[in-house]
Amino acid sequence: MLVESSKGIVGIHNVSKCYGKEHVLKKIDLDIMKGEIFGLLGPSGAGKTTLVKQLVGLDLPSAGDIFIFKEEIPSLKLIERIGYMAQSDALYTELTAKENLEFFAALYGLKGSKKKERMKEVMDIVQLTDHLKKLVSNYSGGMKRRLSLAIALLHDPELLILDEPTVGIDPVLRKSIWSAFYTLKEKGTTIIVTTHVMDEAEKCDRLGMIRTGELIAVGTPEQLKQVTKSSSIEEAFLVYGGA
Ligand SMILES: Nc1ncnc2c1ncn2[C@@H]1O[C@H](COP(=O)(O)OP(=O)(O)OP(=O)(O)O)[C@@H](O)[C@H]1O
Repeated sequence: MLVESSKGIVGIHNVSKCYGKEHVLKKIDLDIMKGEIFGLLGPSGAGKTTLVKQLVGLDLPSAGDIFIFKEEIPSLKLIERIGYMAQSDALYTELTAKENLEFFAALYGLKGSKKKERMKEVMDIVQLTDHLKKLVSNYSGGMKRRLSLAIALLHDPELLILDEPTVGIDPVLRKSIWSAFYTLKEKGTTIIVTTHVMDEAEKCDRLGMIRTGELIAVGTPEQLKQVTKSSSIEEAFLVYGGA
């Protein structure tokens, strides 16, 4: 099904999710624009993962609908246009990193020199080029996160959806990964990133604050601080949360 939407490339309309009696998402309305880095910020259990899983069609809303590139989700048509990094790594641990990349490259139809080029580019971004031939079972937790990120970037998707991409990654590499995000943004890639880390939230163009399934505020980090007269995003979050 197609709809016209001039506002954003991701349209989340009145989305709710219930597990039994638990309301995990409550009437979420949100538009995300092309080329922005949009952060979903909230404490553990707030509903961030549930929402991003719905964006990629891994979970379905109990009510409401989601459109991406004017296509209603879930849609297999979008598989090549979206890169997704889940919170738990989806890697073949009995294979090497290179073999994992080869597998996902085949899935996305990447071949020949283009495939080689992309594999090198993404492994450079996550600084794993020297560990291509290592079995993933011998990777550390942080290395697995980095490989998962490389895989999400592999087919150069227009929209990247990253669930806590830098958890377990040291500050130096985290900084370089964020600079890669800015480079991608400059060439028009849209990035949705979940986080509960405040300094990371500051790096986003806009933030959506989620608490117990409710989208309690949306705006640029500056706007959210100004409106609440806060000196930090953490403080702004507490104000919006009613503290
Ligand atoms: N399959 C499921 N069945 C029942 N409850 C679920 C299921 N998946 C998620 N939940 C519940 O939904 C709520 C939101 O979980 P979710 O994983 O979306 O939070 P989160 O904000 O991503 O947290 P975290 O930062 O810890 O990953 C939690 O209370 C969780 O227990």
